Amino acid sequence: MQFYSTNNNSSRVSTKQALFHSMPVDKGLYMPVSIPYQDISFFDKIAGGSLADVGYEICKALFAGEIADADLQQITHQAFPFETPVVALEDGALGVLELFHGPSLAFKDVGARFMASLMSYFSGKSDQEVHILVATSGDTGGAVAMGFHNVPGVRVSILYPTGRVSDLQEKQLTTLGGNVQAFEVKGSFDDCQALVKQAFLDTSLTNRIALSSANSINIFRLIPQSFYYVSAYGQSKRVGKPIVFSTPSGNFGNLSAGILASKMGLPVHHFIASTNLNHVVPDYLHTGTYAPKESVATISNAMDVGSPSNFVRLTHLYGDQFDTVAEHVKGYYFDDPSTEAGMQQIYSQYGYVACPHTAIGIMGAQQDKIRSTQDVYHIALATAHPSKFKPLVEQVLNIDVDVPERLAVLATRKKQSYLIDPDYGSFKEALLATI
Ligand SMILES: N[C@@H](CCOP(=O)(O)O)C(=O)O
Repeated sequence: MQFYSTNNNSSRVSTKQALFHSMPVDKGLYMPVSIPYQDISFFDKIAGGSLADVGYEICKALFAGEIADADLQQITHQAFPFETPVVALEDGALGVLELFHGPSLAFKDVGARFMASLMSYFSGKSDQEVHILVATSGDTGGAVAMGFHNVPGVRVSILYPTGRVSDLQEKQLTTLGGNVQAFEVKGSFDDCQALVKQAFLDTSLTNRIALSSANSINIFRLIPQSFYYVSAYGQSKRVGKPIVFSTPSGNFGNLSAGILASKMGLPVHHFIASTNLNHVVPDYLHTGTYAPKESVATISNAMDVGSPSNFVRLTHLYGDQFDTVAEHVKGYYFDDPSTEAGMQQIYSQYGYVACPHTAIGIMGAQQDKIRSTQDVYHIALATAHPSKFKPLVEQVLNIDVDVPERLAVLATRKKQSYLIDPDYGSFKEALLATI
């Protein structure tokens, strides 16, 4: 594969460069020069396979002649020892695609583990240590920490906004130790993301350390996320209706991954961008004007992003044609009281316990269903396990929520983090002091 920068259509880098350098120096984002189109028989043939098998078949189409089939088989099967099942809420009308069965209990495991696996494949051929920088509003950090923990030749630094992630999310970020360290930033997720982006453009730093990103600014976080859309198509074929995906969205990597799958040929009727009060993209879809804002804190904290990194990819995927984007992507947003009411309605109607992010995805699907004139199958993406937000979910639904063992063991561990101001000088000094 080759990649261009969204700021320079004629630039070209290889898979390895895009993976390790993550972000072009011109401040754009990498995009595939071409997305190999597959006809429907391809998707029908791989339907029903495991996530690892689906990923392997797509990788063969993407990386043919570049990475040997046997290596792709190893990369995908090492990355995905779990599944992403579609669970029916309303038979033939509404389902949830559960993406939280991986180690960190969030959809980010898919991208983070694929990246770790692919980086190990390439760095097996080099001696240089890679330093992964990642900004998180809650879920990415945990998945990256677990995905790269104790991976030889890799060091991980996580930046998160103090007081704006759940207790168990914070434990995932701050208790692993070893090659994983956390910086607690006195600011918002957008501040964390800005610090990471500035680090990539700081040559006095990048000349000393081989920096790489595991946020969705890295195109190799998005490519594997397209696999579960394909898997969901396979699992839902029996319904026999066009599919609409409702994607809870913050940085818009997850939605961009779905659109990438549709550009590969996956039949998707349309997408829904479901957000919380950080609704700059739904606003854009309604007005045509994109106006990033300061993020506001909500109970669906992982989606508290005011300036989504992947907006530019979203528009590039549709050739910068607003009418095409607006036709294929609908936007809905919900404030906290509506989210809590939605969690209650989903529990009482379907007996389904949804985290606030997943609830927003389901509510987006329900809103769209009301407006839809076509008989379609709505699939909402369930992005995180409800236990990651145990106190909130228990209080809103008045139930006990069990915490899976892999998360429960973290609860008694001691948090270790570096508290820093949200300015680049403080971050750089703190980062260099740890090396
Ligand atoms: N929602 C994210 C924010 C970072 O987004 P990413 O997709 O760029 O990693 C989180 O939970 O950290």
